[in-house]
Amino acid sequence: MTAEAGEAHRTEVAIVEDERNLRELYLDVLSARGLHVVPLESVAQAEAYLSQRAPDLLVLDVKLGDGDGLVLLDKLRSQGSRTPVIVVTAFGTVERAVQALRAGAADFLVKPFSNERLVSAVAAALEAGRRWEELELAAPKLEARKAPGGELVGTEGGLKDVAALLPRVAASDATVLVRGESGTGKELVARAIHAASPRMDGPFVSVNCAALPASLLESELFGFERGAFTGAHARRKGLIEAADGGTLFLDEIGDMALEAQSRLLRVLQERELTRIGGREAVRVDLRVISATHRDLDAMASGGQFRADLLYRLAVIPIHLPALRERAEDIPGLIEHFLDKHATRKGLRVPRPDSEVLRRAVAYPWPGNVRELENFVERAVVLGRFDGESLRVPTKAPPPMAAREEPRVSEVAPAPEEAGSVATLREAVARAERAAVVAALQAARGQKTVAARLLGVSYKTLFNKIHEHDIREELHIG
Ligand SMILES: Nc1ncnc2c1ncn2[C@@H]1O[C@H](COP(=O)(O)OP(=O)(O)OP(=O)(O)O)[C@@H](O)[C@H]1O
Repeated sequence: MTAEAGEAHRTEVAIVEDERNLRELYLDVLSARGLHVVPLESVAQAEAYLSQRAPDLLVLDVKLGDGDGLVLLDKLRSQGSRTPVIVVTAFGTVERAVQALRAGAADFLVKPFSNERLVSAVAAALEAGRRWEELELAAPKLEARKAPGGELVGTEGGLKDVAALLPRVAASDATVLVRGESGTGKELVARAIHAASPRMDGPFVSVNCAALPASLLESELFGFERGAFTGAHARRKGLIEAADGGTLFLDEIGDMALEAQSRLLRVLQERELTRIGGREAVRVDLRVISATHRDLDAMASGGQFRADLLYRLAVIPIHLPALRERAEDIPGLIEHFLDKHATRKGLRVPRPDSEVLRRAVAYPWPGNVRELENFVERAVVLGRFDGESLRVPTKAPPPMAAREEPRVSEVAPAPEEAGSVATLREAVARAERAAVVAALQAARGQKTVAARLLGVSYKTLFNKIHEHDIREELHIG
């Protein structure tokens, strides 16, 4: 094999660092790990090099003699480069690091850092980059996420047809019926339609028809006049009037009682309503979007839902496929939720673990996107810091009656601790304790929240706190 052929198979890491000592140190450390390292000392050099080559990884200092590393990163991303980038910042500029992550950096290192940190960050970024490519699961481009529908992920994948409809639907004032299993994003789509519609500056009023008993739902929706029923001490406008000028979103419309259905039909037909106990007609100007996971056609045939109302509600029907029917969207969704929840909690945005990705794509997600989001949120909270990279727990999403050794790997001891584990029982106890402490800290001591994060009941959490003798001061992060 020629020297050149050998080079071609080596992983190439470019380092942009203007301080010579550091550049040489990184070069030595990474070369010793078998990487082909290209040292660069300025933005100009980096640009010249990047115009010719696409390295497997770029380690980029922020403050360079002839410019700003983040500007270079921005430029790379806007040119569509997917090269993973680790940003290096000086101590005290963590805000810039956050900026870097938002600009698309895979990771960041705050100076000074140890050689081990450098190596583990480089290894993790390379691994993540490779896996994404290997699995052909590259996350959708940032712009795609910002496409019509704002936060809607999958508009270039499984929601392509829906996304193509959205602009036209939004521009019209027609009623829309969004169908799909629970958690498929029906409310998000409704909000997207509203946000892109001429009514965008008006209110978006969301009502869950399944959440209230029939009589209460009716008075909430239509309002009431003073004395309409016991307790109606004063006239109150309903939510339909509150949506005047905007959009009324009726979630779980299949759960609406027949009487309320008749009242709603009048709103759709005549654009007016009468408050409960009142006689005066109140005019309203609103668009109605409704959603259901039920088979309304069957309900209409069976007499549980008014056929004439269904006909009016479903002028534009939109069907949202279940997540298992659009597994190609899963990596993008995971990235999106990692971003959302890590940023919200002030954590570094982790890259998804390749094992999690593989399992996530294979898993059927009966609770759809909501279940996936809950999984990612928990992963963010329970993920461990390994050097500076947050590992997503390798818990397979919960299919899986048959998993036998689940939670050890979920919060497995960090490698440096592993050698000291004596028995499996001890390892499990240690991992369990760590998970409980992490959840309590993340929940700022609120046990109900911590229990939810851990996926256990309040009582189980309470027992675990005692069993592991977790002291009160640990509850507060
Ligand atoms: N395509 C998507 N991109 C980004 N986030 C999504 C997407 N679909 C759903 N979500 C998120 O998943 C969660 C559940 O979505 P949503 O509440 O819209 O579902 P739903 O179908 O209305 O559920 P339900 O029928 O139970 O009311 C929300 O947090 C939503 O933001």
